[in-house]
Amino acid sequence: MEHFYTIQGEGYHQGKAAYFVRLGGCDVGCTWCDVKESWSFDAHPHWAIASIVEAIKNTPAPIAVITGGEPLLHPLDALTTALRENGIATNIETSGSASLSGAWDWICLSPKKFKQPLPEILPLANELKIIVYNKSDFAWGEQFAAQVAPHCKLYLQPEWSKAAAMTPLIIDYIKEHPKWELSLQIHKYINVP
Ligand SMILES: C[S@@+](CC[C@H](N)C(=O)[O-])C[C@H]1O[C@@H](n2cnc3c(N)ncnc32)[C@H](O)[C@@H]1O
Ligand SMILES: Nc1nc2[nH]cc(C(=O)O)c2c(=O)[nH]1
Ligand code: SF4
Ligand SMILES: [Mg+2]
Repeated sequence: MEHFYTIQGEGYHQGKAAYFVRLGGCDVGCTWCDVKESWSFDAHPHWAIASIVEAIKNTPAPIAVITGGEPLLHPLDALTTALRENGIATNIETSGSASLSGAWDWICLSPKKFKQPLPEILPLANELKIIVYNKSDFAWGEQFAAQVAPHCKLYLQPEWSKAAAMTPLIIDYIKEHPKWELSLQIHKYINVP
């Protein structure tokens, strides 16, 4: 759909320079999705993998973040192989709702109620990022925290339109359950892509 060089705004790698590759197509249908224009499978331009890698190599970006849409709806082995051959780290943002392909240096799993993650991705996640839209999402997120690996980082991120109401609840929850950390979408506060 689009590719752009920016800083990672969310989660463990927040604040680091990263080149984003946003793949078109999603069948999950989150009511609050902040990139609904990505959902269509056929409304977006196509790029050859080599041209994407070339665009990234024209920057000093050390990390590529593959996102979407739901990136796992595409076969990702060829793309991640090409990135690694060029010394670029491979990070993915996924709901985990389609089967895993690609070789990943970092998997950010953000499960969704609208189409739940496949069980096999849970132990592979490096980071679990729960979007908090209402207060029932804390208990809902704990079921996934119980299934990830011990080293997996745990984040609570307010849904953007509910951030004013949910952030104080998240802060209280983290103070009670300090295995969790706060993730804010900093790119939206500093107006970068
Ligand atoms: C647009 S999604 C694309 C990748 C994948 N489909 C997924 O949902 O993980 C990228 C990240 O943005 C988060 N996100 C989407 N809409 C959001 C919103 N309104 N507020 C906070 N986070 C949001 C998702 O949970 C996910 O972690
Ligand atoms: N700066 C920035 N950081 C992000 N982290 C995850 C994003 C995504 O849409 O996957 C995103 C995004 O869209 N922009
Ligand atoms: S899974 Fe990701 S891209 Fe798809 S609707 Fe949900 S937040 Fe948007
Ligand atoms: Mg985004």
